[in-house]
Amino acid sequence: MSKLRVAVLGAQGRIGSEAVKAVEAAEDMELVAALGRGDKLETLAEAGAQVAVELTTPASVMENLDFLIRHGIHGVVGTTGWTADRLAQLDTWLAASPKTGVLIAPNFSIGAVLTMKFAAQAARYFESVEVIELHHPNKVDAPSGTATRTAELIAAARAEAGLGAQPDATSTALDGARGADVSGVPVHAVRLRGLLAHQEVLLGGEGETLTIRHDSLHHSSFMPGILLGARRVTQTPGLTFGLEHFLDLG
Ligand SMILES: NC(=O)C1=CN([C@@H]2O[C@H](COP(=O)(O)OP(=O)(O)OC[C@H]3O[C@@H](n4cnc5c(N)ncnc54)[C@H](OP(=O)(O)O)[C@@H]3O)[C@@H](O)[C@H]2O)C=CC1
Ligand SMILES: O=C(O)C1=N[C@H](C(=O)O)C[C@H](O)C1
Repeated sequence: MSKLRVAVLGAQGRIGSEAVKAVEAAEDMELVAALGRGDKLETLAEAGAQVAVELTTPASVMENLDFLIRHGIHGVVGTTGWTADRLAQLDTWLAASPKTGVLIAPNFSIGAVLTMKFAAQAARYFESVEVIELHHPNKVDAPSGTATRTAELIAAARAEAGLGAQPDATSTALDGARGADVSGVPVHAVRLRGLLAHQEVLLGGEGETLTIRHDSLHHSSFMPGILLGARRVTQTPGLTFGLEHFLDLG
């Protein structure tokens, strides 16, 4: 059987360099290009890439995806910075290239995907909920894509359950003391040397709390999800948001 021809964008980065090794080690894949900043995107077409793993920066990802979609190259995207406007733009591009698939995964690790699922399941039963994400200090964005997605899923679950705004009597003069408001859910971002990628979801009800915590201790935690995404995206045209759509989570 012929191997899947995979490229990595952001190949010298923290996660991109790990993805290069994972693709090289996968028996059913061939690494056909490994691009860094300044490298020509045309290389991807010349190398016959079928899938490109996009792990660059929020500032670069749209230009890269525009090229990929126009050339019918499937995308597996871990880069953060997704807004409704950006997703709508992707839908427009994909409509003009209906066989092409793009997976955007706020987090490729199974534990983080399950954290999001469990948090959304639990949200309807608790009056209060806050998200704390903790990362290495070189991370370019805050809050993390995972925390933003977690808060959005929690907010949707609360709305579906008919829960209103959270109780919060705080009156503070200090900006930021209550974190960022993501769809009504406070999200706090910690940046600390020694950490990699971690998240806690704190839920509180009368007389009890529930904490859901996930820790990515090494970038290898993201690799099975990236490889799964590369295999599945070729059979999934259009935009898929979240690795959970490629997993059987019951
Ligand atoms: N979804 C997930 O599971 C995960 C997502 N991420 C996300 O992935 C992204 C990258 O994270 P991380 O690896 O830590 O960041 P890094 O800064 O270590 O890596 C990004 C790399 O992309 C390069 N780059 C920038 N623009 C381009 C371009 N146009 N073409 C090719 N390469 C480019 C950068 O080059 P230069 O240094 O010259 O700028 C750098 O080498 C972030 O958005 C992060 O949040 C990270 C981990 C897991
Ligand atoms: O930059 C990182 O490191 C990570 N970015 C993603 C995010 O913003 O959620 C995924 C994971 O948290 C690691």
